[in-house]
Amino acid sequence: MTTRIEPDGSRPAIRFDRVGQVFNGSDGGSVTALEDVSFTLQRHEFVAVIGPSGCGKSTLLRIIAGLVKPTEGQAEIYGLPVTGPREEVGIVFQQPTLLPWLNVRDNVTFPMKHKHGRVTAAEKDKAAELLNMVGLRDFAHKRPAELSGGMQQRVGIARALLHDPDILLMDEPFSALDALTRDEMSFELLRIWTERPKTVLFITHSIPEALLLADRILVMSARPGRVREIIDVGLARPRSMETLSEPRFHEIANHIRGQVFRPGALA
Ligand SMILES: Nc1ncnc2c1ncn2[C@@H]1O[C@H](COP(=O)(O)OP(=O)(O)OP(=O)(O)O)[C@@H](O)[C@H]1O
Repeated sequence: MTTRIEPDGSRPAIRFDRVGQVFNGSDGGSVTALEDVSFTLQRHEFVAVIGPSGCGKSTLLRIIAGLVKPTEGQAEIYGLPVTGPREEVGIVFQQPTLLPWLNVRDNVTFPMKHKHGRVTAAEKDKAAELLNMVGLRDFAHKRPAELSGGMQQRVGIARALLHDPDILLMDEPFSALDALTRDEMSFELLRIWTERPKTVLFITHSIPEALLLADRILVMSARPGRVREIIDVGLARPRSMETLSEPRFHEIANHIRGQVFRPGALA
């Protein structure tokens, strides 16, 4: 983990500069997952990435997380090349992967324990505050198995926020949840993002979810993933259930659907 950079607002929070990624498979073949991907996220911008299965969305996120080194081009955070996991980044995956033997609060503080060998009183207080914020105040001493899927994902979000990252990477964080919980979690995330602004890169397969949450939507082509279009959502904030019935919401949703579902359109 590298030293934390103080964002100065003059550089983009995230920049992909002609990023390409070729994976060598175990069968001796190779897969071009990403090709010539360039785009930037300004500080505290919320960008959703949408595209067909296998187009390299998770790879993009893993590159900016410092978990995968691109084979072409470069990823940057505040103008510095990403060479490994960074302090200012928090990650939420599709599955919260909680440790079943630890209670909820200890799961939230676990990364600190893992990193420093101990958890400070201030970190425990912060964990309690975050659990309160995600609606789990009364569940701090429960085990993960006693929580619903949505509640477990809230624990994952609290855990990602513990070190107060300026950048939040979210890889289909709500896709394992039922539709109602998913909507609820989207509004919850918007509330958190409004309370504690962050730069968010959010990967999803859901067009309505992308529209409800994002400032801009990056639409990717089928593999090899390229930037097909970047859409300015332009829907007023704060967003609510009413947003879902705005004409512009349907207009953009239909536009993206037309691209994603037209046979061969994303190739
Ligand atoms: N570590 C790896 N080794 C080899 N191939 C990989 C590796 N990671 C990803 N790939 C391949 O790269 C391509 C892009 O995968 P990725 O998971 O980024 O796509 P995705 O758009 O997130 O897919 P989905 O929407 O289905 O989650 C796929 O063909 C995948 O098989």
